[in-house]
Amino acid sequence: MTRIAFIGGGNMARSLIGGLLATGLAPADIRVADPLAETRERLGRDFGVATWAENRLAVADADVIVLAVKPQAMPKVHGELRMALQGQRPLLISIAAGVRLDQLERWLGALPIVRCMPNTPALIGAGATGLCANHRVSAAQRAQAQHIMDAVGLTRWIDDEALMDTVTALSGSGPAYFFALVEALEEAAVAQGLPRETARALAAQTCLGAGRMLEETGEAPAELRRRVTSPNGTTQAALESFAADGLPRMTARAVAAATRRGAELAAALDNNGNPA
Ligand SMILES: NC(=O)C1=CN([C@@H]2O[C@H](COP(=O)(O)OP(=O)(O)OC[C@H]3O[C@@H](n4cnc5c(N)ncnc54)[C@H](O)[C@@H]3O)[C@@H](O)[C@H]2O)C=CC1
Ligand SMILES: O=C(O)[C@@H]1CCC=N1
Repeated sequence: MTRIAFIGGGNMARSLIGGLLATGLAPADIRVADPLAETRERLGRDFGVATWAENRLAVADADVIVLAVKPQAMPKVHGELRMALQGQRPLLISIAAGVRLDQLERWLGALPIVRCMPNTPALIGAGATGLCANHRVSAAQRAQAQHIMDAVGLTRWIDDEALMDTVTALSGSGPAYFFALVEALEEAAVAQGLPRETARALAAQTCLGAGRMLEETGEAPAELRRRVTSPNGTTQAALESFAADGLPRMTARAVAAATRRGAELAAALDNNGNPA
């Protein structure tokens, strides 16, 4: 059985842990290190996993280590882990936005490392993860990383690591874009007089329905959109308004901003692992 240690037990670790347990992984095979007592207590209570305040204790017998801390916390973490991992050769999985494989190798040593970009719907088995491996990762370890991420949703290998920041901007951050759209739809309907609960329920279910149609029909989004859009009907009026306000350009700019931010987060750490 694979023992997985999480370094950092925040939002994304919770989503992955919840998703992995739902697929049948035993709580005894998951350990988590987090400096915050409240975070550790919640993880223990909600998932029954063992927790530690110190990273070195959580990784002691781990086969796989998931680095789930903010990029800015990396300098502290890699210092602790480099010592703790002497003589150990676990598979490292980093989910930190922006942080590159060459940086991780420089800080942690010549280890097999898979850089992943999951997203929070992993919690309900509906995650989307991009994966990218360094050359030290064996075929078996590649399969191991994929197995972990497959357990919580869809996976895609990304051969060109430079595109991992694009994946981050697309699917890593993406759930927030859809939540923001649901929020905006809810507000618009409330402003027209619909009760808030009704507006939220209808907006959320519409988001779910659209997502499921994309998945279950396999049709292109443009075709599904066309089928909703009666000539000169209500949808056409809304889509023309979106187009006039520059939705594609706005979206491209937002994705570019997120992509740039990923590179900035990494660049800020380039000073031997310390923030520049
Ligand atoms: N939240 C999201 O939707 C996604 C986040 N990510 C990445 O996952 C990583 C974690 O993000 P979140 O879970 O959102 O952040 P978070 O802030 O919720 O969790 C980070 C956790 O790390 C802990 N921590 C801080 N210093 C530590 C240390 N020295 N040792 C061990 N634990 C430490 C914090 O107490 C906190 O619980 C980030 O690198 C982010 O880029 C990736 C994909 C999606
Ligand atoms: O906002 C962030 O930086 C992280 C990475 C992707 C989603 N959340």
